[in-house]
Amino acid sequence: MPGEIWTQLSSAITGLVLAWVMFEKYFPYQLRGYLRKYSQKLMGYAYPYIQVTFHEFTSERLKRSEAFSAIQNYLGSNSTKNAKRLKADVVRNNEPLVLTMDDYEEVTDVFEGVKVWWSSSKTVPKSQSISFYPAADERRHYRLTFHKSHRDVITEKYLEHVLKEGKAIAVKNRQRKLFTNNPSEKWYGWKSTKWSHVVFEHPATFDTLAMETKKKEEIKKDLTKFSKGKDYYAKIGKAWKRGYLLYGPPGTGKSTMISAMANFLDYDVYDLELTTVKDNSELRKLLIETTGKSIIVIEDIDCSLDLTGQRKKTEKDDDDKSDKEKDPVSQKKKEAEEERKSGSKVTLSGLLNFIDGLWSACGGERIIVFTTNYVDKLDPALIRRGRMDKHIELSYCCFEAFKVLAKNYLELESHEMFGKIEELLGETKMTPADVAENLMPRSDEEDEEDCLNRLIEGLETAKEEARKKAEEEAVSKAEKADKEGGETSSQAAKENGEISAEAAKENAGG
Ligand SMILES: Nc1ncnc2c1ncn2[C@@H]1O[C@H](COP(=O)(O)OP(=O)(O)OP(=O)(O)O)[C@@H](O)[C@H]1O
Ligand SMILES: [Mg+2]
Repeated sequence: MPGEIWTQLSSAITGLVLAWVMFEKYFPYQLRGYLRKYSQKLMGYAYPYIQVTFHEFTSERLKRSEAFSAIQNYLGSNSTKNAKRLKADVVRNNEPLVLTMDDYEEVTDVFEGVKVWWSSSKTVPKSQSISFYPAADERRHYRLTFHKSHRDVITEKYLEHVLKEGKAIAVKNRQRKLFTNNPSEKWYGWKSTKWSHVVFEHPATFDTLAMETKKKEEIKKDLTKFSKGKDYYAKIGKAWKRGYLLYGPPGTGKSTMISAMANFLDYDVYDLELTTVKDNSELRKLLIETTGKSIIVIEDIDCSLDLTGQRKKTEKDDDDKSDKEKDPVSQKKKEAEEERKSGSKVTLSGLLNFIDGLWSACGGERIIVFTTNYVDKLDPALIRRGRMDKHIELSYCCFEAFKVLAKNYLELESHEMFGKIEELLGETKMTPADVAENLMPRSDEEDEEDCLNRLIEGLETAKEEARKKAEEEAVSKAEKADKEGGETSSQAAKENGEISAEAAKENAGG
């Protein structure tokens, strides 16, 4: 409200209160109803302002309102010049200081010559019980006041301008985050405490990732297509999400690739630790809290979920498949009952539901990445196309991948020793992590040749070890075959003996 009319307003309010007391005391009951009705109408004519309120949380209390966040950004940048009382938000994890308009503060804004007033406020719900975390129950809101003669300009143009500007500021100030899920004992209130975050600052990019160029380009193309595919996904009626399965031995760059993906797309990362999620409903709650433009990662999926158990169940079920085909409903019930009895944590079906689109309702642009060392261990249902759209194998270091590492670690494009290394890499398996470890200078005295020599030594040792191992395996295989062969022949001899004894008996009898 404009400041200069405050004094007049307060005396008017005092007058009104006095009039109200007289009215309640002396006016006949029947007449009061009429008077109230008409006085409200009159107020409507007399009070020429319109107010719009924007609440922090949506009515389902689950999601933070996007409009509120955009307005907060917009007012944050405007009010630092304008408002007298500002609030500095908690600074942690190297985040820059964020100044926003303080609660119960008021600022003005002018748009196309029209003046509007913004105020911020909060309400604490009246609760019977005493909350341990009162701050978590507060509900904040912004209120916009403008003259009713400017209704069209404000509703049609100004609000759009505020939201657009607010979102642009968010993009500009965005510090990407790495979220990890908290165990549910630490969830309280209905504000977001399910995920903790730190600033995501992993330096990995596709340029630093050791991998064949062709494969890298293909992945980059796939990611770009996805991130620009909003209309496409809407057209084909699919949730805007994409699943990647990264598999390969330890140290081949699966986690590194996830960071490279996040840096490439400018997405946040949600590192979902499934072992701390109690059940499917907790999983759902966690998922609802994730925001768009994010990569949801479940590392080592084979260890996080008892998929082998699930598979056993499937195999067992296959035996009485006819029953299953007859009555799929009771089968489902049986499965649910088994899950319940086993006090199960997140189940395969819960996870599948989650991937398939329970969460598609809460907006799009999410990538889900699973990593595993043992792709064969996974349930085929989990990794079928449509769920995991793209399967990427990360494997042992090839020469092309080595060249990337040599450039990153030693700033070498080529060297006479590269030929030998290429030959050795063709003959033996070494993970990019091991190659990188050998290439990293261990002291200031070491030059690139020392590092390359160390790598060659390492490769030769690995080759020798692999040769020995193969030899040992061949010997033990031969021994096993011999043993089995011996057993078979002695078994055959025994059987033959029995037969000939019987024949002799028969002959003797005959
Ligand atoms: N392809 C690669 N390109 C560049 N660096 C790599 C690559 N693979 C591994 N590294 C290096 O090795 C380290 C370990 O790699 P990373 O953690 O990505 O392996 P991982 O495949 O996720 O292994 P795990 O299966 O054990 O989780 C990284 O810090 C990185 O420096
Ligand atoms: Mg990893």
